[in-house]
Amino acid sequence: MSKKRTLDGFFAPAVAKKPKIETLNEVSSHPNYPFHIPHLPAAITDGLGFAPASEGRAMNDQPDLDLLYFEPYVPKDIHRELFKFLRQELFFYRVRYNIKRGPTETQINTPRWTTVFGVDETSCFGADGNLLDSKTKQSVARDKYKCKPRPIPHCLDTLRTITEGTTGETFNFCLVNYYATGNDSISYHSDDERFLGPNPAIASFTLGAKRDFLMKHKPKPPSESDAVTPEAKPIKLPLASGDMVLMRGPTQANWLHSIPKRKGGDSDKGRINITFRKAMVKAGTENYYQYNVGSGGVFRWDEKKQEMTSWSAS
Ligand SMILES: O=C(O)CCC(=O)C(=O)O
Ligand SMILES: [Fe+2]
Repeated sequence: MSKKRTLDGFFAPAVAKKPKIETLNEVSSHPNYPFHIPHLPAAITDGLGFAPASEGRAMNDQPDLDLLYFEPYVPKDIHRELFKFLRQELFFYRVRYNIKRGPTETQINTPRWTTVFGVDETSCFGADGNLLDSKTKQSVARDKYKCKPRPIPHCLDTLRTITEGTTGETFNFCLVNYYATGNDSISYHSDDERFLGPNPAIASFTLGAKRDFLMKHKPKPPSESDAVTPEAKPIKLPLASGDMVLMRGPTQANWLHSIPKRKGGDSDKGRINITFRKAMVKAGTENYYQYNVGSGGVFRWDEKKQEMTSWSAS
């Protein structure tokens, strides 16, 4: 409805426009982003200045286990806002891929929403967003990657920098999972790919709904089992919003982890998981984009419908 212009309105002072400076540089953009990603609101950035909100607790009392568990890492007064911001502003994918077991090909539907940012150590992003060779700082060959790497947006890079400061590790990849309901999950696996190098450190954040994080030692071949070494006990961490688990040392080589399906509880309110990792070679970049972006469509959170909905540029 158009408002009638009154004389009062005509003489009233114009509504003050926000100074330009505030809106400058407030989004992260890249040709390989489907849409811009805003920077964090000041209140969240300020709150992250108090992270980690608690000291990390070392969990290394079991064979081959080296965890540092922050309960929480993200301060209490901002973890909810950070969850809502990331769910709203990031683009997500529901990846499908085929695996071949012998002669039969099976389609796998990844049972959660995923997205990924970053590039392995052999490349870096120039100021204009182009990929450069890390050593020579020259543009990489156009066909170096089959996938389309994109930089970690400012909002996640802020968290990455703080995490690097706390852990003494460095990261070049950020993977994000969104578990919309208790039906979304990740099955037992270890992040022990060769492209991460030996003894990789992975910082893993929880925002939103509480979910159980299960760990179990990889089965030992009978030749390595003996009567003297105690058996490793399975672990259950009920990860809550703001928590961070740093997995490092021999953990990935020897332990499996999972987020199993759950009925009831808060699971249906949605949980975001963010992992920071460091991929050493090109194969890591190809792998992460293949399994976290894939070749399907882009999805975005719809606040009205309270679900991920298909997004297209228009
Ligand atoms: O959601 C989680 O806490 C775990 C995610 C995970 O293990 C992975 O993305 O590799
Ligand atoms: Fe994992």
